Order: sequence, then C-alpha cells, then structure tokens
Amino acid sequence: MAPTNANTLNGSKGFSPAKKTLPEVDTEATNGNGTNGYSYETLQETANFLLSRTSIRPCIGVICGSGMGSLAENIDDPVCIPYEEIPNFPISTVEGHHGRLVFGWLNGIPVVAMQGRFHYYEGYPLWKCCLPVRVMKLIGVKTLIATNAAGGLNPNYKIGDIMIVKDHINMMGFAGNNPLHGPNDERFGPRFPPMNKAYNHKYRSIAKELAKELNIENMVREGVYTCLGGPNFETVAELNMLKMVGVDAVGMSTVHEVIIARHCDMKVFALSLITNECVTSYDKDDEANHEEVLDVGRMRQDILRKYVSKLVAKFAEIENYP
Ligand SMILES: O=P(O)(O)O[C@H]1O[C@H](CO)[C@@H](O)[C@H]1O
Ligand SMILES: Nc1nc2[nH]cnc2c(=O)[nH]1
Repeated sequence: MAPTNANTLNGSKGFSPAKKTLPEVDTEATNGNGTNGYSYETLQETANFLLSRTSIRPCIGVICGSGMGSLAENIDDPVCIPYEEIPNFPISTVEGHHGRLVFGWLNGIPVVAMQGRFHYYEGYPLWKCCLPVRVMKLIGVKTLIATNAAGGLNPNYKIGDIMIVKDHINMMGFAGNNPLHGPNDERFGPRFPPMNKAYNHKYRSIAKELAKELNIENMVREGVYTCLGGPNFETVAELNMLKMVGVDAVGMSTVHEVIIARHCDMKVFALSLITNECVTSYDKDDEANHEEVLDVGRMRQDILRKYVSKLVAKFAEIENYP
C-alpha cells in the first residue's frame, strides 16, 4: 500500500491522495481467478467428472457430521468416490470423517452423501469448505440435509438429543469471514442473498411430525446453532456469551454450507446431534473432547439413520422428486 502523507494527520495542505487501486486479490481466498473460490467452469468440470462416474442423478444431498458417517450406510447400490479422486476437491483430515462421496438410493430416492466434510480449522478457507455444496448444485441436487455434532448450550438439552436447526448465528461472518466474500458470480446466486428463511419451514414441520411418528419426540428439539472457527472447544466465558445471545447448540461447521446452499437456491434442512454438554460454570470439572463426540454419534447411529432416511423420503414426496 502507498505510504500515507504525514500531513493528512493534521489536515494540512499539500496532501496528495494515494492512487485509487483495487484491493490486492488474496489468492488463497479467491484462487486468483476473480471469484470467491473456484470458477463456475472449474466446478462444472468437477460436476461433469462425478456425472461420468455414476448414472445416479441425486436430488437430495446429505452431509454427514462427525461420527455420523453411518448415515450413508443405508444407501442402496452405493457408488463411492474418494475425495482424492475428485478433481478440485479438498481432502478430509478429521477423525470420524471418511472422505468420500456416496451416490445411491436412500429409501428409493437418488441421493449423494458426503461422508466427511471440510472445516475451517483444517486450514481450508470457508469457500473451500463449502465447495462440495456448489458441486452438488451443479449435479442437480435441490435439497441439502446438513448434519453435525454440536455441544448443547441450552440447559434443557441432554446428550444424545437431536436438534432441528431453526436458525443460525453466523459468528464468523460477524468478523467478515463469509464463504461469499469476494466477487459474486450471478450464475451461482445473487450478491446479497436473504437468510431469514434459511432453514425450510415445511421441512422442519415434517421433521417434528416424524419425530412423533417414530416416538422420539422426547429427544428431538428445535433451536439455534452457531459455528465457531475451532479447533479448540469454547471457554466458559465464551459459552455464557453465546447463551446470552440465544444460541442453543455450538459447533464448527454447517453455517457456511447453508449460506452457500441458500445462495444457489437449494432448500435446506439441518440437524445437530448434541454430543456433549457445554460447560458454562467454573465449578464443573468436565471437558469437551472429540472422542466423546464420536462415541455419541455411534450411540445414536441407528436412530439417526432411520430418521434421516425417512426424512429423505418425506422431503422427496412433497417436492415431487423422482
Ligand atoms: O460439525 P461436525 O463436522 O459434525 O463436527 C463437530 O465435531 C468436531 C469436534 O468434535 C468439530 O469438527 C465440530 O464441527
Ligand atoms: N465448537 C464446538 N463444536 C463442537 N462439536 C461437538 N461439540 C462441540 C462443542 O462443544 N463446541
């Protein structure tokens, strides 16, 4: 940046303003191609690669949260594609995230599941964490189901509860870190997408009804999720602050994926599996840990598999998906 003229500090004459130039492009954030992330054409190549590897044309995409990879195990006639083989895809580095796409049929509906997602704390910029969502859009996915493991901040929540996400607070976005940061490509969506209806109202109603049908309504909640950058779990003071602003569950994912999905007009449903109790008192000895997170995922896998596969069928029915 050009040095500022010291005279500007006291407003004296003789100040010649610095030449107006566009900000330097952060190549990691934009891949140097003038868009926030890979270009439309580059992602189209990724989409075409996937379409050439399977004849399945999914309408619903599922993102499996930490320890929730077994959601993809119900998929019939699966075609599994490791992330390493997919052009332009990042790789999964977190335990509990397999690192592959699974195409197939869930309850008779064509789906693609991400067994393993990408997190900011792994070192990926947010746009890269969400790249698979745009690829899903390009292969024809219209509805996204995002699942995650999260700490329960609402004192009424118990470990093993399932929280239907009603809304989110984009804490990272408050600080300017947003997956849509950078020039906008209108082929994906508008410059200023609304977010007040991010979590589809009909889907949430269906999920609450289904919880009753399955007799799991006592463990199904509805609340507000927030994502922090991680990888550390939160301090007591941070959690108390989040509680004050209305957060019910805390994680390190999903929010940016939902923003990208809504930007390109996908319908969204999200749920959090409450894997640990957020410690909001200095008197408590418990500490959050990833092992517990994965254990609770395993403990709830049967219920979650049933719940998500039935949701897929119900969403497909109201949307008239094939
Ligand atoms: O959000 P998912 O991927 O489910 O995982 C959550 O659990 C992990 C911490 O145990 C973090 O990655 C957090 O984001
Ligand atoms: N940030 C955060 N992420 C989680 N993922 C699972 N549990 C937690 C938690 O307590 N905090």
